[in-house]
Amino acid sequence: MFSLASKLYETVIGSSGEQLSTENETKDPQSVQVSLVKETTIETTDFAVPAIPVPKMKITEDTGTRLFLYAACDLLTYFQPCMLDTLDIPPAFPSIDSPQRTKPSQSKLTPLEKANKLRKKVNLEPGHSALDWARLKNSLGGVSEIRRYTLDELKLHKTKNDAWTAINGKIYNITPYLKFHPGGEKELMRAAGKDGTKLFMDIHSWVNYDLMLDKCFVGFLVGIKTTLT
Ligand code: HEM
Repeated sequence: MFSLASKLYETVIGSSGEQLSTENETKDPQSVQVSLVKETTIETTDFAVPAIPVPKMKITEDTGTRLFLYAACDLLTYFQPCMLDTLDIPPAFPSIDSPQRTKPSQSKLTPLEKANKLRKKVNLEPGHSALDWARLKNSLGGVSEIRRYTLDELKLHKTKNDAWTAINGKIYNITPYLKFHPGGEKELMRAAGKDGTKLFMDIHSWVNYDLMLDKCFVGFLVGIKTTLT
């Protein structure tokens, strides 16, 4: 343990300038650029991990480098992964500036990331779980006549007591479902009296609305392009 610590110590000192160097002859001071050497105090005992300030080093040549790397590699085996975080040693591949690295702040959101951003579940009243809805839904009779509706006709059904929405060209009476909607009544009402396809798809395109609302199906929206084939 002591020799490991002192090797690193010599490297740090040696590469930061002559006045501190104890082993100038072993390495060329120009070959290693040290960008951070705060302190060179080394505590070593046979049992404790030495508190060594590890410098950020840009290695340009082989001389003096090996010594540092040997010491650092040995040293790393003593560190816990959480301690390694503090060392600020960049992973070798891909390099920090590599275009292969994803840059979340600059990258466009994927559909799933976008959906997660918009998602916000609410606490539903007791007796309004998905299972409760499945039970209630099956007791609904459905409409006697399936019709075609225009957007103007759809717009007439935009209140909590009479809310319809269209998804992919199919119109559903969502009034009985409002209190069961995991995203909340208010959120679902944003689609009332409208073509809710985009709102729906942006948030949870994976939800099987057609099965969930089969008993609420009232007809088809005409005069719009649908994504259904
Ligand atoms: C009309 C048919 C709709 C049905 C059948 C439906 C169904 C559902 C279901 C099953 C969930 C739970 C999803 C999950 O746990 O992963 C959910 C969540 C949600 N829904 Fe809807 N939804 C509909 C329309 C809408 C519309 C039009 C909006 C927006 C205006 C919306 C906004 C949300 C939000 C914000 C959540 C919470 C997401 C979460 O955090 O899990 N939903 N919906």
